Order: sequence, then structure tokens, then C-alpha cells
Amino acid sequence: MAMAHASASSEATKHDEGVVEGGHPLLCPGKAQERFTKVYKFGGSSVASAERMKQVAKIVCLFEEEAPIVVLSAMGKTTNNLIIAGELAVESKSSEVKDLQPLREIKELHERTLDELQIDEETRQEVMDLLEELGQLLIGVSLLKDLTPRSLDSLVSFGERLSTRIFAGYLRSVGVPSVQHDAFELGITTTDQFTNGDLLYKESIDNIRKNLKRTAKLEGWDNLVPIIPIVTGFLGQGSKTGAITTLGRGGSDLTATFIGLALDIDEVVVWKDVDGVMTTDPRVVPSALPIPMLTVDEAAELAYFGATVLHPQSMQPLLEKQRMKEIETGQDFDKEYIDFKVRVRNSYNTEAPGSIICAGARDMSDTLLTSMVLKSGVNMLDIVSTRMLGQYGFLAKVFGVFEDLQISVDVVATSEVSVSVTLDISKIWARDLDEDELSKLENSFDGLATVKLRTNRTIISMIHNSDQSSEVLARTFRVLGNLGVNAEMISKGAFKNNLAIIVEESVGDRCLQELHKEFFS
Ligand SMILES: Nc1ncnc2c1ncn2[C@@H]1O[C@H](COP(=O)(O)OP(=O)(O)O)[C@@H](O)[C@H]1O
Ligand SMILES: N[C@@H](CC(=O)OP(=O)(O)O)C(=O)O
Repeated sequence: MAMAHASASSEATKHDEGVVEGGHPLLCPGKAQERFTKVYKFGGSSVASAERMKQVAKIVCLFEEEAPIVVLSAMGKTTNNLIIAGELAVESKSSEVKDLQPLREIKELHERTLDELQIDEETRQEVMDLLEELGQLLIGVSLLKDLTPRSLDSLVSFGERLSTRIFAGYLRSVGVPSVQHDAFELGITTTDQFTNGDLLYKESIDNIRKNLKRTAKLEGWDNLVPIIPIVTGFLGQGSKTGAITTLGRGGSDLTATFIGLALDIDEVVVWKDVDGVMTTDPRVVPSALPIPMLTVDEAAELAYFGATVLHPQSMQPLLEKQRMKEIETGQDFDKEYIDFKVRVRNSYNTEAPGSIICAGARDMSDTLLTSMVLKSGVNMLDIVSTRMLGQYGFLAKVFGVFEDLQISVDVVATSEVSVSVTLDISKIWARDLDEDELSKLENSFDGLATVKLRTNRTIISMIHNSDQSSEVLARTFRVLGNLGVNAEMISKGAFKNNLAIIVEESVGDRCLQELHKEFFS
């Protein structure tokens, strides 16, 4: 936990009923609540600058009756900058590290934010110390000429450690009692799989319950006061090594839903820069519409297939809650509403109701298609058996190769003697396999199959009502036919709500735009 000092305490004690920022009244939210009532998660886009942090503080105070725990990501593009800085440090002399462009950008952004938010001296010093430590770590990377997954996790952790300290300092300075927490200090524990740790539920839930306190004694406030905890998203602590781990890119959403589960909170609000989960990526189709309600399955599917709006695993705690409830009551909650939901809202447009995601089923009678997702930069392999017909065990051998090489596959289409697959698109660090790895993969099929690798493919995923698949298929292929686009692979499981179509990357956006017109105009 960072020092829980109340910086502008003179102001705060003057206004212990609420606070005043530039004459604008802000209330300390959820004062009367004995327990936390919400989790709010703000992503990088919502805390990208001092201005944005002020807006986030207003949102935290806007819903006065709610007592939220706040989970924050790193400011803006800080995580990307940290990764690039690490990669550059490996190739740089240690004396050059301090001048690396991404490091300079990180420093400038955080120092500017400290100034613009007029953060108190003590918090400022903590932030400056962290920036110094970051520089030292990069020098270490440069000296060792090595950036291991373990050091990469320590490196990227600075993003969230910096943003949460600044934001908690700002809240205190405007009179909102607030305490910063590093997830790894709180006891959010993961496997030691660096860059992609899995949460250890039992341990982490116990620790969160023990360590996340509703009240604290802060300097500048007379008594124990209800506080707003500000928790680093994305980070954890490896159970064996004790080192900092991360939950995979975009993992702050998962931190938020997990804390919601641990504290039995009924709503986790994920604040984004869009009006909710949209019918498709608004960057490709500006006329995309918010979806009022989705099931966990729908949300998980669209996250997994590339919609960056939510982390693919962030829905897991909702399913876990459903499972716990079923064990507790002996009832089947498959078709019933569970009192634990995620709401995606727009921090730039607080009037918009957002999208609600909950476990269990929803009435699909009026729904043909929920949303469409585009995932570009996909590698596809066509694998054809060298022996024709009747070769039992062919698929087992093919998947044995993937197992040996530890490569996951996503979309699969098979016949008896051939199989086409796309390689794992959810690779959390978005690292494409390099040339060497791809040729090693091709060579691994020698004697078993001929292999053709096709790069630069796009997967279009149509998340739809599986009871109406035929109509979705017919209309989708009519649109593609009219565009003269050839689907190179199609996959549609019998019970699944996803129709996946692989096309050449160059036509992906155009297909999505026309398909959106067809289904949502
Ligand atoms: N189906 C979708 N619905 C909403 N946003 C989407 C969708 N697909 C892609 N996006 C993109 O996801 C972005 C939000 O995700 P992200 O930038 O990771 O948020 P944050 O950093 O705030 O957590 C949006 O700005 C939008 O462009
Ligand atoms: N900062 C981390 C974790 C995260 O969740 O970020 P965001 O909420 O901005 O997607 C990342 O960029 O991956």
C-alpha cells in the first residue's frame, strides 16, 4: 500500500462533508455505505492525461450513493511505451538508455500530469522515485542484453503503479479520502507464468477480503474515514517466485471483475471511450451501435476473437459466481439472472446507459446477430495428408505437432485427409510467430502432410443466435458474393454462437462494413 497521506489535508478538513475543487462541489461518494457497492475500472484511454483524470474523479464522485473500488490501467499508451523501451534497451548501451524516446515520453507524461494536477509533495516524490527505479531497471536490461518475460512483467508494472499513485493523490487533494494499492501487495496471486499469469482464485479471494478495507485512518482526517481504494489493474504476484506478474494485455478488466467476485459486489462498471460493447469495432464502422445486453458467452466470444473492448478472460469471474451459486443453492442458474454483472460505459459520455453483460441466458427471440469482430494479421495453415483416404489418426498426429511446439490453434476446419487451422489469435502479447518459428512449424509436418502457410488473413466472427444460423449464413454469403470475396475457410460449431470466416486481410474492412449494413442498417 502506498503512503496513505492526505495531501491537501488543510482543504480536506475544511470540507469534511464534501469537497470543493475550484468552487465546484464534489462529494465524497458512498459515505454512508458500510461495504463497497461497485467496482469501477478505468482503462488507459480514460486516464490518458491530467484532464482525463479530473473527469474520472468527477465520475467517481458523480454517483454519490455508490462506494466504489477503483481499478486503473496505465495512462494512455504507457504499457506499449514500456515494452518498446525494454526492447530498445536490449540493443542500446547503458549510457543511451535515459535518452530512449519511449522512456522520455513516459517521464514527460507523468511529470506533466503531476504538475497539472498539483499533486502533493509526498506523492510526487513517490512517483519520481518510481520513474527513477524504472530508468535503473532499463539500464539493467541494457547491461544484461536480455529481456526475460519475468523482467518484462516488472517493467510494464510501472505503468499501473504510476497512474494509481497519481490518481489517488489527486483524489485526496480534492478532499476524497483515498488509498493506493499495488495488486501484488494486496495478495492478488497468480501462477508464475510471466506475461500471462492465471489468477489463483482461493488465495487471491481470501487476501482481497482481508486486505481491501472500507475505512482507514488518513493523515488530515480526524477519524477512521470511508475510503476509495485505487488498485493497480493487470498486475499480480507469482505464487512461487513472489515476483510481479501480469494477467495478459488488457488484463485490468479481469482484475476488476475478479475483485467484484471476491467482495460479492453486484456490478462492475468498466469505463471505456465508447458507449458500450458495440455491434462492431467503431473504428472500422463508425455507425456501429451499442448493444444493450449480452450474455457472458457472447462477450467472451467477441473478446476472444479480437474485440479489444474487453479482456477475453474477464468474464471468467461471472461464470465462477454462477458456479458458486449453483453449489450453494443446488439450483441450475443456466437460464436465470445472476446478481453479478458487468456494465461497459463511456467515461466521455456518462449519459449513455452502456451495455450489460451477465451470466445465464437471455431472451434471444428478437436477436439474429449480436455483433461482428474482425481480427487481422492472422496466420493460416492448410495441412493435407501425404496419404489419401482412410488414414486414421491423421488429426491426432497433426495436433500432436502443435502440442510439441506449444502452439495453440483457434479456428479449425477438417476433412478426413486435410485440416485448415488459424494459429492462436489471442496471443496476449500479440507477438506474431517469427519466420524461423513458422518454417520450423512447416518442417514439423515432414512425412506426415504437405503444408501451405497463408499469412495476412483476417477472421470475421459473426456472434449470432445459433437457432437462426441458416439465415445468418445465407445473408452473410450473399454479401460476400456481391463483393466478389472468396471465403477461404469457414467454421461453425453445432452449438456455438460464432460463425468464423477467413478472408484475405486486404478485403476485411470492406466486408465488415457491408455485413454491418446488411444486418444492422
Ligand atoms: N465491439 C466493440 N465494441 C466496443 N469497442 C470496440 C469493439 N471492438 C473494438 N473496440 C475498440 O475497443 C476500444 C476500447 O478498448 P481499449 O482501448 O482497450 O479500452 P481501455 O484502454 O479504455 O480499456 C474502443 O475504443 C474501440 O475502438
Ligand atoms: N495497461 C495494460 C492493462 C490494461 O488493461 O490496459 P487497458 O485497460 O488500457 O486495456 C495494457 O495496456 O495491456
